[in-house]
Amino acid sequence: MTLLSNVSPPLIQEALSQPMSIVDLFIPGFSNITTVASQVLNGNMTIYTQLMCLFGLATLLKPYLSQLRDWLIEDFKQIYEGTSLPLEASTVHIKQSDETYDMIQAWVSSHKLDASRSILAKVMMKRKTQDDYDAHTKKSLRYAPWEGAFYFWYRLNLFLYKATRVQVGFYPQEQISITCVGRSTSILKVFMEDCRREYLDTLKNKTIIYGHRGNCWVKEREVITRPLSTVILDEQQKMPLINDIQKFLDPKTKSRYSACSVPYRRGYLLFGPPGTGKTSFSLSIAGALDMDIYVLSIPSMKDDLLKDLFVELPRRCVVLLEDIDAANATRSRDSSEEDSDSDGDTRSQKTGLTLSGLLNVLDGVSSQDDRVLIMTTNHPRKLDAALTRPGRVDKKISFQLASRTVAKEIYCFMFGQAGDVDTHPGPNEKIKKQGEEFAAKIPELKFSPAEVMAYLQQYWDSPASAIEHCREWVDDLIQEKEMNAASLENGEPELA
Ligand SMILES: Nc1ncnc2c1ncn2[C@@H]1O[C@H](COP(=O)(O)OP(=O)(O)OP(=O)(O)O)[C@@H](O)[C@H]1O
Repeated sequence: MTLLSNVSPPLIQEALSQPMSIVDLFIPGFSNITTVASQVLNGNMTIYTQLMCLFGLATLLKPYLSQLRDWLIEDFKQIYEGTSLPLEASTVHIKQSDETYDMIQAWVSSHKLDASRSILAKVMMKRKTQDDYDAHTKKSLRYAPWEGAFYFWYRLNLFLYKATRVQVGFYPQEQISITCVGRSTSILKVFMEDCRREYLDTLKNKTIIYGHRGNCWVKEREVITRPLSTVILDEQQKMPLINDIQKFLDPKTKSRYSACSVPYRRGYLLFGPPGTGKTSFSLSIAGALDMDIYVLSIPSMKDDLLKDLFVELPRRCVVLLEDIDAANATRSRDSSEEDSDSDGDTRSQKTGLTLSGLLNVLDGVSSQDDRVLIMTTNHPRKLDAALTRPGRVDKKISFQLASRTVAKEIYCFMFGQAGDVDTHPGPNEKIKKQGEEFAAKIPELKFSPAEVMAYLQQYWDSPASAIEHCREWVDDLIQEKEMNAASLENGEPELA
């Protein structure tokens, strides 16, 4: 109506002010239609008539126009697929196993999902990132483009998004291609750069954890970067380690390594009982260095698999080899007789990973690019000396069961934080005093920090009760440990 009155009010009023006939009661607008028709026939059209004609024409042609659009898209697809080549096209291909896949998916989901006619709906079973989880909606849904093709505009360029599924080894993988008309790939590169930037923005303060599926690395989780201050360790152990890693990554150090023809790699061994913070500390280190972490569990490795995975590692990352002692290959060669089974098989024959396979990977060309290697073990004595010699392991850090000082720190950490651990001023005097009281009831170097934390978590709302019930908990836990030790001596299986 606003448009009409702006165009030519008197003419429109003229058209609208036609007397209403009785037929209008049964066919609303009949008089107006006849007026328009007579004006068209007489060749004497008002603006109102012209607009009516245009509108009618557009309605009439709409199905043909969308048909034409579909034909154009089909043509574009054929150009891309190489079945007809009237125009040149450029394409960027993205594999699902590469992180560019996540970049594209994130960009398309946030910008152009409506263009996709084939979408994958998922209930967010796993919390992939901590902040995209909607705690208030049960089984909230996420959508992502899925197979098929669609087109979209990017900076005035028509792009074709195409997703196909291919079989890679045992696993089906999706591959995406983005095509644009023209010989130059520069606009595609600009697009990829845009995706990368947006993706990195979403990853600020997050650490990405990679695991493997077959011989491919896959992103398993994004976690909020855990500040180093949240891993409670003796400061005299913590700081030298961080400084050592930072010094290693300094470009000056790198040029020194190369000047002296020394392979540019650094290895750390974190050892200690379960639940003392080895894995947590490795994750914090990766976060502090702004690197992704690639985690491998040694018991499930084989020589070839480990080699393939190391070849696929990116530059600048933390590699975490967990439970390095669990590979029988890492046992001292002197103990091989001890490991023989009654049927004559040695354990190293049973597992796929051999000591030489492991050492080859650690020494190989693929492990020399700005990589920080962290190995963890609960049993450092089981490790072969060849594995822990300088050059393979440059620093060994012992993680211990909780001393009284650590128990106090854990208490203060858990009850003295309200909100952000970085900005919160820390525990007040009352909490510090309670922490001392609590620590005095904890036996020195008997419980792991994980055990102490699990106990304290029950008392988030009443720190004083944690002290009150402490003695009882200590007695029960000591008794449980003694029973476990006795069962182990009798050859019974350990509790999971
Ligand atoms: N020193 C510590 N400071 C803070 N939290 C700790 C510490 N030790 C353990 N925890 C907590 O206990 C849990 C288990 O810790 P983590 O997995 O890092 O131990 P671990 O030494 O790697 O154990 P394992 O040898 O069994 O792999 C985590 O939730 C972690 O937050």
